Amino acid sequence: MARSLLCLRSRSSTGDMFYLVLRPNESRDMRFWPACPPSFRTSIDRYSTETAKVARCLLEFMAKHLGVEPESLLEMFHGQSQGLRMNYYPPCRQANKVLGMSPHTDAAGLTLLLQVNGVPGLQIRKDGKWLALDALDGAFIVNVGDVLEILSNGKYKSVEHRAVVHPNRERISAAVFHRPCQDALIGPLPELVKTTAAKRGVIDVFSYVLCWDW
Ligand SMILES: O=C(O)CCC(=O)C(=O)O
Ligand SMILES: [Fe+2]
Repeated sequence: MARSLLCLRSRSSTGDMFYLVLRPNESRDMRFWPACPPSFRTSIDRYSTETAKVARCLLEFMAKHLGVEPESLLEMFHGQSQGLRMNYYPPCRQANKVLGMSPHTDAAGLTLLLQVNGVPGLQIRKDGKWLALDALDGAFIVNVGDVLEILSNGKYKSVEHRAVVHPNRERISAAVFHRPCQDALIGPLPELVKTTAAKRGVIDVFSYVLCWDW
């Protein structure tokens, strides 16, 4: 089911995308990992390791904030399934007439997004309006995805977002998606629904996989 690489151009958006499965390591299909430039594979491997650490740390903080045992959240992400999508948006003189990426939420748990070349373009929908996010130098943008919204029983909201393009500068972004393990059952964490009603029922990851981010 897991695909190791996809190169796509979506009909509703103007960008190109390139997708690699990063983790678990045995899911990597190195045939699709570019060997040029020679540093690519090592750099992506290191990037994968470091982003997995950051995601684990964030999940731990989130669990504490939710008032649940960190292990109960972390075990859903056991194996640290991770994928990387690199997005390339060419400049467009009529930038206000097109979208780089259509509005969507990320299906995964947690996304670490880097606006790689410092050109902003990400927008989130808040109170029905699109808000632009600045590309802070060296900072990740962290998106909560649908799975985390379900696990947290709606306390963390999966954010609707889109990407716009620049009239004369190309834009590159890289999104690392952190997903639950493939045999996980996704539903509100039991500790969160002892006294509060569950907002969503339990579903298995394969029912969910159809709308995942690749
Ligand atoms: O390019 C961006 O800023 C958004 C990318 C994104 O939302 C995605 O890859 O899911
Ligand atoms: Fe996204």
